[in-house]
Amino acid sequence: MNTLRFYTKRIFVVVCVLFFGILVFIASRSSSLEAQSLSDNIVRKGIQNFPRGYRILPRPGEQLAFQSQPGPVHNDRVRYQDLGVDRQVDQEVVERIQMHLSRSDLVTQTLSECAVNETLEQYWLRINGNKVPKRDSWERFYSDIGTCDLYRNEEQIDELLHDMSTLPIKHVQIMDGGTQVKLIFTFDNDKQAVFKPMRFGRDYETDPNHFYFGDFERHNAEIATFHIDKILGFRRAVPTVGRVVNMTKELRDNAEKKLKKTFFVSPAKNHCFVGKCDYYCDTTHAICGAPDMKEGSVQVFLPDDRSVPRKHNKSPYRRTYSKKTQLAVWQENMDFCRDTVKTNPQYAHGRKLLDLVDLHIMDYLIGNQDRHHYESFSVFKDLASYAIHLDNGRSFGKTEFDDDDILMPLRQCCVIRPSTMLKLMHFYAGSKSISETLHESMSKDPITPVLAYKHYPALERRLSKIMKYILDCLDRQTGGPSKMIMNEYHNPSVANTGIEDEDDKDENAKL
Ligand SMILES: Nc1ncnc2c1ncn2[C@@H]1O[C@H](COP(=O)(O)OP(=O)(O)OP(=O)(O)O)[C@@H](O)[C@H]1O
Ligand SMILES: [Mn+2]
Repeated sequence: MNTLRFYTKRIFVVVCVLFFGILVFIASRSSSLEAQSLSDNIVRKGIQNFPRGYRILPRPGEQLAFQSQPGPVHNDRVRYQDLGVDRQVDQEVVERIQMHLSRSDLVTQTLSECAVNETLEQYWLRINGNKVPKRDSWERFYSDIGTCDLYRNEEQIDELLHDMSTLPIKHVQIMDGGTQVKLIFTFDNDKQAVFKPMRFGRDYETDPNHFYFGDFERHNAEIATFHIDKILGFRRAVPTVGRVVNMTKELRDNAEKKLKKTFFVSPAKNHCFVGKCDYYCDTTHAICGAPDMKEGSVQVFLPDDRSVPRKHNKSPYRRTYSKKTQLAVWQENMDFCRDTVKTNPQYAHGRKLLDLVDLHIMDYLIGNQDRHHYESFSVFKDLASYAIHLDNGRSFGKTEFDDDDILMPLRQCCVIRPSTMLKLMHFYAGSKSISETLHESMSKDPITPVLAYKHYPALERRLSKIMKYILDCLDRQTGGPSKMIMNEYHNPSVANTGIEDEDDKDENAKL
C-alpha cells in the first residue's frame, strides 16, 4: 500500500513538472513571436508609429524597399484650399524685383517675342500651296503646330486629350528608342500615341542611390509636366493625358506578336507584361495590372518626321552620364555660359539661349536632371526652331531635394524672356500660386490627382528659389534689366552666321 502511494506521488510530480514545463515553453514562444511581429511592424510601418522614447535606428546600409505596383487611383477631387499648401513669398524679394523692373514695360515687350508666328498649315500653304487635312483632333493639332509654340487653342487640345483617353485601341506595339518600356497605341482612327505605364504609386521617391540616368520613368511626371509647361505659357510640351487600360482586352488582345509573348499571370493572379527595352525589361521589373487594369500616360505622337522633320540637339548643359566622372565642366565653372555657351554660334544669336533658360526653369520646378538632348522642328526652313519639351519621365522623383545645378543656365547666363519673367512674378506674387494653378489644370485629367500633393510645397519652394536667383542676376546687371530680360539674345562679339545646329545622333545618354 505504501509502495502504491509512493508511485502515485511520483507520477503526480512528473505530470506537474511536465505540465508547467509545457506552459513555460508555450509562454516563451509566444513572447518571441510577439517580439518578431513587433519588429515586423517596425519595418513595415516605420519608426514614427512607435511609442515615444522608443528609437529604432536603421541598420547600416539599409535600402529602400522596391514598392509593389498599386492599382489605378480612384478620382478624388480635393479642393486646393483644403490641402494647406503654404506659398513661400519673400516680400523683400518681390519689392526689390519690382524696383528693378519699374521702368521696364515687359507686357509690351512680350508682344514682339514671336517675330514670325505661323502655323504648319499656313507655312505649307505659303511654301508649296498644299492644304493640310483636318479630319480629326490629331490632324487639327498637327496643322496648328507653330513656329513659336506647339499649340495655342486649348479647346482643340482638350479634344485631343479626350480622344486619346477614350478612343478604342486598335493595335499595340513596342516602341523602339529610349531606354525604358513604352508602347505605341494605334487608335480606331489610325492615329497614334505613346503609352508609358505606371510603375510606382504617386508618393514613390527616387532611390537616393540611383543616378539620374538610372531612375525609373514616371508616367504621371509626363502628364504633370505637360500641365506645368502649359501654365507657364511655354506650350512646348507634347499633349499628354492619363488613361486606365485593360491589360488583357485592350493591350494583350491587340498586341503585336513580340509584345504578346511577354504577357503572363503573376503568382498574385495579376496580368503582367515585360515588353522589350534596354533597362528594366525583365520579369522582376514586369508591368503588372490590378488585376488587369493599368494606369498610364498617353502622349500624342508627333507628326511623322518624314513629313515634319525634327532635329536632335545635344544640350550644352548635359550631365556626364558617368558613374566615375560625376561633374560636368558647367557644374564647376560659373563662367561656363559666358565663355562657352554665349560664344557658341548656335547660342550667340536668336532665341536658343532663352529657350534653354526656359527649359531649365521648368526642369528645376519639376526636378528633372535628365535633360541631355532636346528635339526641335526643322520643318520651318527659314525660321529659328524651338526646343520641344519632350521626355519628362524622370521628373517629380524627389520632394525634399532641389538641385540648384539644374538652374545653371539661368544663374550663369542671366538672361530670361519677358513673358517668362512676367509669368514667374505672377505665380510668385500674384493672386494664384503655381501649385494652385497646376492643381486646377490637372483636375481635368482622368487620373487626377496626377501628382502626390507633397509635390505642391516643393513647387512653391523651388519657385521662391528661382526668384532669388533672378533677383541676384538683376542686382548684378550694370546696364539695367534690359541686359537680362530680352526677346532675343545677341552677342556682338560673335558673327551672326544664321547657321543652325547640326543634327546630333550621338546616343551617349545611355547608362
Ligand atoms: N510623343 C512622341 N512622338 C514622337 N516621338 C517620340 C515621342 N515620345 C518619344 N519619342 C521618340 O522616342 C525617343 C525616346 O523617347 P523618350 O525619351 O521618352 O524615352 P526614354 O525611355 O525616356 O528615353 P531616355 O531613357 O533616353 O530618356 C525620343 O527621343 C523621341 O525621338
Ligand atoms: Mn526619359
